[in-house]
Amino acid sequence: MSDFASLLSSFKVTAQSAAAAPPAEKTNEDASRKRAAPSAASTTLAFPSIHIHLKKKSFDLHFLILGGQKCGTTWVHTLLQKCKLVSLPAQKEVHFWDWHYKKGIDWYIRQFEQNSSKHLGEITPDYVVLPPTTIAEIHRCFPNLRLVFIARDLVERAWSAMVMELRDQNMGLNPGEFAVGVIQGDKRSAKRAKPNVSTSQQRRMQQLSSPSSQPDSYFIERLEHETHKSRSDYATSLKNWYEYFPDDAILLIDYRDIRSDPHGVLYKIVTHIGVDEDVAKQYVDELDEEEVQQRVNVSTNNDGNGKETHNDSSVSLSQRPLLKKQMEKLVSPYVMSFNTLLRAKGYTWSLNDYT
Ligand SMILES: Nc1ncnc2c1ncn2[C@@H]1O[C@H](COP(=O)(O)OS(=O)(=O)O)[C@@H](OP(=O)(O)O)[C@H]1O
Repeated sequence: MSDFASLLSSFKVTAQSAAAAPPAEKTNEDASRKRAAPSAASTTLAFPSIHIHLKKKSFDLHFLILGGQKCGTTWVHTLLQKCKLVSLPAQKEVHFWDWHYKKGIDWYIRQFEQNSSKHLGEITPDYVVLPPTTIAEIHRCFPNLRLVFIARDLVERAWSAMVMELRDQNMGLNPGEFAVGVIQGDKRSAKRAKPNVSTSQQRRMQQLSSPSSQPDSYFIERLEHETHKSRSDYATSLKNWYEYFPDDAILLIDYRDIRSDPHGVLYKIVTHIGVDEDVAKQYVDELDEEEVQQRVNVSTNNDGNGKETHNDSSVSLSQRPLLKKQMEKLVSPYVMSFNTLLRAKGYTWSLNDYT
């Protein structure tokens, strides 16, 4: 057992016996398994179809933001909440279609505030890797669904995700929960972020969860794991969605535009999900400029222009050029297949090609 794993398991014992610990729906072990588990190949619906039950309800879902993981989806969630014609669950990442499906459609409906004049939807960045069986069921339930996917440079994305993985293990967070400050006023996360471990244990875990404490081989092994392979392979995942939904139902966004044209990104998203163009224009015009420019859910201090401006040198990938090169080689086939898909769908932008 590695240093990190043994410290983590001692943390689990402490956390489980802590009377004050919030009722965890999943154990931390479940959490890391869940982070690692869903992939297009391995996740299938183990429960009966729900579209039959849905017929008896007056519930329609208008949009899903499918991801990608670490592609600015929390920023989108924060700002979409400010659009008067959009209704999102207060908590980002409902994870109904992957983790909570067995809770049934009534549970899902309860996550939304019913309002017939608004466009109802949710953002769960892992949905993009849902298997075809689940996508087929989503289509049976909501054939007119509008879908959005944000794509980011695959090395940046993977690094961001791996830094998050290390941090989450350190904080003992369950999947779908957030580090303090990601979503303001999220008391549940605030509680979870103070695990009942001694200060020295915490310091040791902090050290081990710092990227600088891990050798290059750790990150390469993670990147070769199904978790990251499936999340890097945008084209394969998206093709599953294109099998069921028409091209014009799926909007692909370039993550770099969040920096260069944030208003444009939000305008594109809200009009795509059905908000009237005049209302959309008014919405983006009235947004608070500071909030629009704000980076949220930051795990590395990437300035968004390809340059990393790290205060904490421990998280900088630019300081590990060999690792960066190896990562570029590993993601290169996925970049090529995604760029091919973009061209086929008529987009004029592409991801940075490492070949
Ligand atoms: N405004 C703005 N401009 C550019 N980039 C931004 C912005 N807001 C958030 N981010 C970056 O998005 C990364 C987090 O993405 P997500 O919120 O989708 O992550 S998650 O999958 O929900 O955990 C995370 O990237 P890293 O810092 O590289 O980890 C955030 O910094």
